[in-house]
Amino acid sequence: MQVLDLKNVSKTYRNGTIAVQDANLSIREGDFVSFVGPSGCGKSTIFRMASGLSAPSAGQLEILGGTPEQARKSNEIACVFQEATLLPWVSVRDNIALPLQLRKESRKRQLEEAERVLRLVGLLDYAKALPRELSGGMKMRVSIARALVAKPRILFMDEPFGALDEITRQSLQDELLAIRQKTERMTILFVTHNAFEAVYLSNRVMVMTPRPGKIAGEIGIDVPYPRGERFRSHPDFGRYVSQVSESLRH
Ligand SMILES: Nc1ncnc2c1ncn2[C@@H]1O[C@H](COP(=O)(O)OP(=O)(O)OP(=O)(O)O)[C@@H](O)[C@H]1O
Repeated sequence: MQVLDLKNVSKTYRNGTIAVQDANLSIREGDFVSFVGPSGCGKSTIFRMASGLSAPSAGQLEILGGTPEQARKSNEIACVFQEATLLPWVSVRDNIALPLQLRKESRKRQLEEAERVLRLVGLLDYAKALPRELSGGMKMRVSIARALVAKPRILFMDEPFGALDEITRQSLQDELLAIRQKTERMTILFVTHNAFEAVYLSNRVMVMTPRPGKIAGEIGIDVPYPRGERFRSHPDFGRYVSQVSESLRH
């Protein structure tokens, strides 16, 4: 089943900047798709349009058979950004329960669901902690848990691990893949500058051209999940990374 479809989608900002031009893209349920490209090529703009935060200037964009606004209202999509954006005065558990609180779910359900996702990201012991008591990697896990709490069908992740050190980053990549294994058929769209990260995580890597961004090519990572250290050190991994880096240069 197709979950996201872009046909000749373009975005020109009010100041005249053409951020995206004629993007065509079709994403199937369960895909893990990474977008890589030079800074300013319009990766975030594509995400903002697909998640209903900004309207395309031209073209057609369909998500889960409807508009991004509909998908957003029915909590079928969720976003994670580079900044964890947690409420500083609220416990980890209540930060995570926030989307359910806004939907006026019962307190019982809020707590049950928060506990479910806290377990998923391995932070059950920190349920009552405040964000300032957490490391950068833990804050990002909370942010991921908050995105997962309403069981979205599509998860948008815009450079979520960009601000983390390499070791934390790799362990969060493994955790994300483990979560994906447990979260049936969730589709993940992921922006990164890092070819290693894109290859490790995705089954499809979209390479974008410099601004105005177009999708220049797609590289399929034909390696089954679950993936782990064996894949990171396998010659195929290096070959895929070179292929992605090479297409970024053209
Ligand atoms: N609200 C806006 N108004 C005007 N121009 C904008 C706006 N948002 C983004 N742009 C411009 O559109 C282009 C694409 O921006 P976008 O943030 O989508 O790129 P990106 O590929 O995500 O960049 P980066 O990798 O640096 O995060 C850039 O030139 C940027 O300056």
